[in-house]
Amino acid sequence: MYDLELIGVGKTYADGTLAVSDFDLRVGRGEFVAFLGPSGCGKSTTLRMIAGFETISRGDIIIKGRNVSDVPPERRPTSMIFQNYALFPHMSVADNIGFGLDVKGLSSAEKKAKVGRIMEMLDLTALAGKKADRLSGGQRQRIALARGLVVEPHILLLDEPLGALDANLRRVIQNELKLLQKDLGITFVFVTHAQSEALGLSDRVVVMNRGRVEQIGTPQEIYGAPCTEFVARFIGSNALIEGMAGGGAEGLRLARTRFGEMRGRATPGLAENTPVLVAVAAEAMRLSAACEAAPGTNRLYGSVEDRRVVGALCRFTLRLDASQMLDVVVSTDDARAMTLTPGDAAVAECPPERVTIVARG
Ligand SMILES: Nc1ncnc2c1ncn2[C@@H]1O[C@H](COP(=O)(O)OP(=O)(O)OP(=O)(O)O)[C@@H](O)[C@H]1O
Repeated sequence: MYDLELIGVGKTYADGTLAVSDFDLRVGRGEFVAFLGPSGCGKSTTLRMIAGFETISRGDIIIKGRNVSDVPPERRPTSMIFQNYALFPHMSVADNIGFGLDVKGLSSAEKKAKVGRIMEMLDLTALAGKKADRLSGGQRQRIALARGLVVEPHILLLDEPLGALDANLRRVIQNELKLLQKDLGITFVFVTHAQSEALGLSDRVVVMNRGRVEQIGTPQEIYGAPCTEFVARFIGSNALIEGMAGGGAEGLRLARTRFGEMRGRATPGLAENTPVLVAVAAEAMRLSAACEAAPGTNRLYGSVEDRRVVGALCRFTLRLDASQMLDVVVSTDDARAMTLTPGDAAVAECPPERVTIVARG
């Protein structure tokens, strides 16, 4: 049985805004799923519909086999954590955490025990009596998390919970979140517009665009094998080259580009002679000096424009022509053995299994 099923879910707001259409998703127990997409694509609306804070206009939401489409939020086995944490500033940490238990009719001893346990788990015990408005962003984030978890939800829904934190703290809390989720085995559904967060944290990513699902896949699939132009552009770490679809079997297809032929995996059903984008992952290419051009499939010639070391990686930028640049990332160790410097002629070779051809538009 799935933990969460969304079947043809759609939302049209009272003012006629079509926020979500035909959303289909099945989430297994203990999965960590991220909704990723630009602002306004319907991520929060979908999350709120799962929580029950928003009515659904079409379709069904099923949690553990039970249709909850018409069940109010407090009777769903879900907890939601909001981007601004929604803490009560003048309440103590312990009272903030216990707030969700008040509606559950527990005795004060039971409530105290549950709050104590969760504070210990999230390293908040020392802050129990402090007022929420006297705390750092990271501490408030942890309290919001504790408040969501204390009610022992079946599914935890997180709406950009790390949005308000600085980059360092974000990384720390991302790690904590991942460990906690593994530990508890709770299903997490997470909304973000940050690619790195979605790809780094989740088991599966749902990429959304204008209220629709563009692609659902593991981070590797989304990153390495985008299915649509939108996903290829949104993920952003691929070099994108325009071309026309050529022949080939369904698996590996050719694309004709102004830099030569490229062979790669194509989305099924791609018609010949239609405009395509060829996406190549920046770290998948092999870079070498090009004494003389020996054109061939999946060989991109250019001149080195820039070479920069970023931590353990070295990023080369090649200029293929006046309007096309190509980023190639190699390990700093490999780069050390390369004599390539700006102005040198170079060739980037792309293994076909790391090249993706998607239809344009
Ligand atoms: N209460 C509302 N009434 C009318 N339209 C709304 C309402 N709430 C959201 N919308 C619209 O629905 C669409 C989806 O909004 P939603 O907040 O779900 O997007 P999002 O992907 O979560 O964006 P963000 O990342 O900015 O939070 C947007 O066009 C938004 O303007």
